[in-house]
Amino acid sequence: MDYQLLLEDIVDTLRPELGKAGQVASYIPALARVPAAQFGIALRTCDGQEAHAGDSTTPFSIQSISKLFALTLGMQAMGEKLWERIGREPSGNPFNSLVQLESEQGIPRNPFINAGAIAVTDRLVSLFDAKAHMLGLLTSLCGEPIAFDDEVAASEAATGFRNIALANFMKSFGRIDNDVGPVLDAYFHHCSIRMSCLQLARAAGYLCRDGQHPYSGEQVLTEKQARRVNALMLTCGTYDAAGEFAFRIGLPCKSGVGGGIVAVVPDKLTLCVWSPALEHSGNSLLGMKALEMFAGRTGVSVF
Ligand SMILES: NC(=O)CC[C@H](N)C(=O)O
Repeated sequence: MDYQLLLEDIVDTLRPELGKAGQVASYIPALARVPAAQFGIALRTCDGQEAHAGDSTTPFSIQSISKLFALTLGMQAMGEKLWERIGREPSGNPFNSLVQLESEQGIPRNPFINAGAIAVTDRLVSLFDAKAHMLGLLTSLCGEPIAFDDEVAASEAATGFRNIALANFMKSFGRIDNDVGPVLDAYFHHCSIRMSCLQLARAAGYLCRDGQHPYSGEQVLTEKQARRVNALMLTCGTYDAAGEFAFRIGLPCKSGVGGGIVAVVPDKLTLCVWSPALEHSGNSLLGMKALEMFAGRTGVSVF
């Protein structure tokens, strides 16, 4: 399979649709001003072959894709104990919903909705400098320095009323150990990280390699843990559109409201697409189309 030709073809096919449908996230100015007519795609195979096309080296706000790496840090540090306060079921609700937390005593459904990622971040904050560890992990995984976007982090904090509510609500059930301030500060900074499609395709490489670091080969996660992350991505990685993703694409995916989506083809490759305009659940509209085309043309699926 000539992946480079395939990715270029996907870019050419989708280019006429750029900027025509969907809405760029508008809850903070730094995201609202991102031009919608951008599209990038990149992949890295298990054995280190790379291909990329379109705006694949343009950094964007990874937003909820950071939840993948926060979970990885949590699994590395805590193993099974992490699951004492976080579930593993799809929520079927928007990523920032409060409704289930009340009836489920402050235990979030999964680590990929906001409440779940805030709960994971609380565990990280108890153990180490969660912001520094996140940058350290990402810098190691993609082999180049990764940084926060301080403007985005400040705007997330200034407008993050729901996330502040989620953290306080969980705290009221005794499910958050630390003061909510430092936990939210780390969560907002994690959301603000900027990376390109190519960097994310590299960084998520351990997920198609049974947990092995994409360059050094060290175990980032055990094989079993990596399989579990992929399972969670498939069932919970795209919020209330997880069913639609499984139906149309058939791969574990994690999306963010910056318009990025990371997808894993176990034992083959990791893929990242980015286009800022979103559908109603907060997933990239053209990113979904591109992944559907990729899966259709290559025949890859976990089913
Ligand atoms: N789905 C997302 O990407 C949400 C991230 C966003 N910063 C939030 O916390 O609401």
